[in-house]
Amino acid sequence: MDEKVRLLENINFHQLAAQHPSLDQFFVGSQYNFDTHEGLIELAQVILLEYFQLKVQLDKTRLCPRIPNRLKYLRLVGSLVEQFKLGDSPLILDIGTGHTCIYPLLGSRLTSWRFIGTDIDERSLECAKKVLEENNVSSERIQLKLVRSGDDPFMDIENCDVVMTNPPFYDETGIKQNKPEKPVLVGKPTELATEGGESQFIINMINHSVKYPGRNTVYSSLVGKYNSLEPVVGKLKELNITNYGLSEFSNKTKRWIVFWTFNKNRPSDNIRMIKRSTFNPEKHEIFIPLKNKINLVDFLSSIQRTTIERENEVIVFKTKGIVWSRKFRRTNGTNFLKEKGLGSIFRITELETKIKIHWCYGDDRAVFESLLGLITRKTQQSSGEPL
Ligand SMILES: C[S@@+](CC[C@H](N)C(=O)[O-])C[C@H]1O[C@@H](n2cnc3c(N)ncnc32)[C@H](O)[C@@H]1O
Repeated sequence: MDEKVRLLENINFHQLAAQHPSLDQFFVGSQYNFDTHEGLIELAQVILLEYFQLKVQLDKTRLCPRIPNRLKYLRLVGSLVEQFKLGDSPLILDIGTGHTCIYPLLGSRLTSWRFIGTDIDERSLECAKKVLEENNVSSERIQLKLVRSGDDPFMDIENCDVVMTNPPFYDETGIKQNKPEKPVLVGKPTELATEGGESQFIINMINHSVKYPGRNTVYSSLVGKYNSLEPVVGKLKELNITNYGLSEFSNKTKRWIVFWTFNKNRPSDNIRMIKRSTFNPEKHEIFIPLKNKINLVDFLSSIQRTTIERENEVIVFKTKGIVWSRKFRRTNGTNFLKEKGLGSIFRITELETKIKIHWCYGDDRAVFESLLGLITRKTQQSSGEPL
């Protein structure tokens, strides 16, 4: 997927037009003109054909998908599938799949994932069905489903691994006040606007998702406005959902993706933090400066009722609670089984001047913070001193 993203970021429009003369009319001087809806539609169709061997006739009255952006979201879904360990053929639910079911369509060309695309617009789903038939995509790979606005989108979909959506952008007032954008955003009102805008759409998803805390599903949504992050992240915090992340990508305009889950895997921070934002979640990866050289393996092995394994350079440390605490010793371990199942898992790497600790599994941050404190204190002691 990375390679396709790179290809689309570096399109030579003159070369593309030489192979697809239908693009010629949209050049202004030597530059491709992205400011008309028709120009964007033609370009999207050509990109789908040239880079994905997909024949798609886009409806000129509907929203035109920007293929490079759609691909970047799919790439993030790929990282989520990998980091949350969701297997080789995960089931992806695309809410509001639109008239070409663009995410499932591209996904079916590039991955082995299965998709369910839902929409409230019957005509869009009919169009999407035709697109799938014309491109020989089997209904085993992509199912389409008509839903009603306001329904719980997750009710009947228990085994869904990742949820993705590009929600309608505006609220009821926003669409009316829509300043002339370049290009003018063309689409059916229900594609462009929703009650309360995109932030309310995502908040509704969050509210529905908390009904299923036992599922491993990773929920995600595209966010079109930075201002939407505040209410969305506010809702996640209000509901105590700590396993969330933000991702950012830009072409001409910036877009964000928010994701959250009740899955206990804790992905690395490089897919869950954006630059300089107060909306970022708390870190899963912390570096501790190495003041004194310590034998980390010996030290961690000496902690009773924990296990360590080596994976090349990485030490995998597992514990079912803060078993090294005074409180634990005093109470003789009565709170030992506080963390059920696998407990907490950390991947610890000794680097030249620091130790990297990645909390990669668990639901009790207190264990992570206590372990950080324990290792920090150990590295600050001169060798031989007791803890
Ligand atoms: C911004 S468009 C996205 C279309 C397509 N996924 C894309 O990225 O180009 C939003 C889509 O969500 C659909 N939609 C709006 N409310 C919905 C809801 N409650 N459930 C499912 N789909 C909805 C609209 O009909 C529209 O197709």
